[in-house]
Amino acid sequence: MSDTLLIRGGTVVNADRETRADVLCVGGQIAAVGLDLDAPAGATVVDAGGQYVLPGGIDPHTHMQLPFMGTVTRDDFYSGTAAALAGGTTTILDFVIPDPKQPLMDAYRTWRGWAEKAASDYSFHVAITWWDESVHADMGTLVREEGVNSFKHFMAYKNAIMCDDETLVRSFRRALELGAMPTVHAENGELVFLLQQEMKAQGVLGPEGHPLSRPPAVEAEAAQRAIAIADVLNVPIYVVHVSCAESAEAIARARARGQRVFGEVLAGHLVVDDSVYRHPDFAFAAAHVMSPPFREKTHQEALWRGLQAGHLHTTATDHCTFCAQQKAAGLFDFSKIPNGTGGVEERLAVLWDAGVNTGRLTPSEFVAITSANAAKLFNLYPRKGLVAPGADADLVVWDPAASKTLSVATQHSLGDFNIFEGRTVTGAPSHTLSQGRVVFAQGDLRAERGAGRYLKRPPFGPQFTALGKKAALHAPTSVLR
Ligand SMILES: NC(=O)NCCC(=O)O
Ligand SMILES: [Zn+2]
Repeated sequence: MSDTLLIRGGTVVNADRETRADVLCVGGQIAAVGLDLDAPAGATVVDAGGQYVLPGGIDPHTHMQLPFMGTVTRDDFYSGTAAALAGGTTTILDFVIPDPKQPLMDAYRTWRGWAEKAASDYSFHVAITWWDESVHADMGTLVREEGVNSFKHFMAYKNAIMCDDETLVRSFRRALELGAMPTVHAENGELVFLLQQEMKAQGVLGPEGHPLSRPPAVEAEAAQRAIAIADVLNVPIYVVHVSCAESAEAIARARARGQRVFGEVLAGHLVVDDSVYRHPDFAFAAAHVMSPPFREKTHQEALWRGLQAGHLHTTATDHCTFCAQQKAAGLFDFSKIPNGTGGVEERLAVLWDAGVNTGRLTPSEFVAITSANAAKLFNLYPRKGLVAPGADADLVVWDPAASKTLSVATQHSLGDFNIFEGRTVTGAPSHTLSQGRVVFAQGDLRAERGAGRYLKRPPFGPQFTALGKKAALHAPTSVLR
């Protein structure tokens, strides 16, 4: 089979502009972008007339095959990445999450093994769940030898994977030294734990207790604390799944002061609200249990505004699927419901429909927040997140007129629920290309088990150069540097 493919007649959209152009792909990479390109002999031709050609989506926050809260997610690295490809996402950044006291390198090797079946390209953030000298050393090995350039810190999940402040400080400092981005799941785990006990003592045992034990102030406190620590240490910081106005404002304030803080928003938090937790059917309400929880509707507009204004940068899903039977572990105690929801397949369509079709986003802004910004922040750019010669031929031919109704009945994910159930969206991929190969065409998913590659991401992305200069200028003012 020829490794040459021409996408003809579309409008190429990058984060900076839209332009009418054909795209020639050879050997898994983009060879040319221009008007009226000739199709080489034997090339496959994809007709993109009336459609957009976008960089493949990058979901910077997924959990495939995650062992969590006593069970393991339904989607593994094959089914999860296949679902991603069906929705136009061609790269995922997943998480290695060591058990406390587990050597980082052990966990990393385990996750690398699990991910060998991935159908799309992938990379890993590594979570810092405990601290000693071996963690310090392994962070160095991961960055220098394994291409890991981001470390995750869970400020929630007390008595499990929660980081205390000492670990945050030590790990942020080490990340700075290594040129790696610290990221945080910002929820105050002590407060969550206390509020969970209080809810249960008051007899609130059902899923409605989940958002009550994790109010916006609990998220905002942690976001502000992490941002303040990062400021003192002069390290950039990326806040995952910003779900409420208070956290978005904390990021905006820090950015207005000149701090390099970056924020991620989940597709679910933009369109699903907290009324789901008050549904009388336990299975329905529990299927929405994820952290931070879905919020009152007013927060959604704050998140959209953050994306528009540029103080929130990426969109993700936190794809983490548990089925009804697994969720039933918390039938009599909401704090035992495994946290997680899906969405890797629906993210692009939901964002296009609720973002571009409503005028909240331009197509170029859509590209920025669905691929280009994540590629830049995690140092995959311009290999990913850009339609240009030399980039990987990970592309989506996006039909802005295609309409479909999102449903568990038609999804490719192995989860048994769809948080976007019944939502009719306009705008969907007609074709997805991964490494120059058509992996999804007009509803036909051709994902190949094991075809995905592990992506090494070099340290010292551009934000580190800027911070280095700033530190050199201001060094004497801080005793901590
Ligand atoms: N988000 C969630 O509810 N589950 C996955 C683990 C995490 O990211 O907190
Ligand atoms: Zn997560």
